[in-house]
Amino acid sequence: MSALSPVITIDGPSGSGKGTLAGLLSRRLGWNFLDSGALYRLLAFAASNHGIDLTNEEVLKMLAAHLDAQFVPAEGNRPQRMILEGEDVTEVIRSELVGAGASKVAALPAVRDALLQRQRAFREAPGLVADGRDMGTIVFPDAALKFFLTASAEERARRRFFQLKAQGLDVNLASLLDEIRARDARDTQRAVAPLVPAEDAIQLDSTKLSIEQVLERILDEVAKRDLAGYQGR
Ligand SMILES: Nc1ncnc2c1ncn2[C@@H]1O[C@H](COP(=O)(O)OP(=O)(O)OP(=O)(O)O)[C@@H](O)[C@H]1O
Ligand SMILES: Nc1ccn([C@H]2C[C@H](O)[C@@H](COP(=O)(O)O)O2)c(=O)n1
Repeated sequence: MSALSPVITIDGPSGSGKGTLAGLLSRRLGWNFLDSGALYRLLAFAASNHGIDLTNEEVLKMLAAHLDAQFVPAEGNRPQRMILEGEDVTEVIRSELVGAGASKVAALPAVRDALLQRQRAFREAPGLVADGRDMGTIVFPDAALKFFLTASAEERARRRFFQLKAQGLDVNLASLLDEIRARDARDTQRAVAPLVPAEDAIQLDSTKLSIEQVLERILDEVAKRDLAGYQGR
């Protein structure tokens, strides 16, 4: 039997920087990358397009099981792309509206079950960096290294504000803060796979750290372990 490829998980609330850091880390290591939140976003977006109510667990379960979605890995300077039913939806699924929808469908146990194996299938050689809410607790409990990334809600709203503004969107800081708080509450209080740090996760508060500083801390931890021969920066 061949050994399972190593996994590094980065979980945390919305806007904590886990997607950015997981992408940078996977490139640095030359490992595969799973943006698990994108799966829930794709599902919520597909459901809205097909007029499916975001509380209809039976129908959403079927849609999740047959979701026609592909992740095209990043190449050179081109970031990872998400293709849904043949269309590139990479940008459109990043809106706060789709994020809120994703958070709603993600609270349904049958939906989480339907997406579980799909997420585990990303575990391929030479290794996987996975980010989300339950990567270290449910999807990859045996991960070699687990991080739980946080930042204050105010800082996360500020980051999101500048991110969306840079995309030319008309945004309001107070509304973003409300949306982040509402999503935090839903993601942490749901009955299945709530957002909680795994017992063996390393917790990092990035409120006062730059992306480069957080990456340095993560790489220091990676270098302490024998992970695919990674020796350090
Ligand atoms: N430490 C940091 N300092 C400043 N900006 C940051 C930091 N980390 C991330 N950012 C910026 O914050 C924004 C949100 O980051 P990112 O999308 O990685 O968060 P996330 O946790 O994956 O959010 P979501 O769960 O909603 O997808 C991005 O514009 C990113 O560049
Ligand atoms: N492993 C995951 C990943 C995501 N979700 C849900 C909860 C989030 O609010 C929503 C969108 O995720 P994001 O793209 O913001 O990381 O999807 C989850 O429940 N479990």
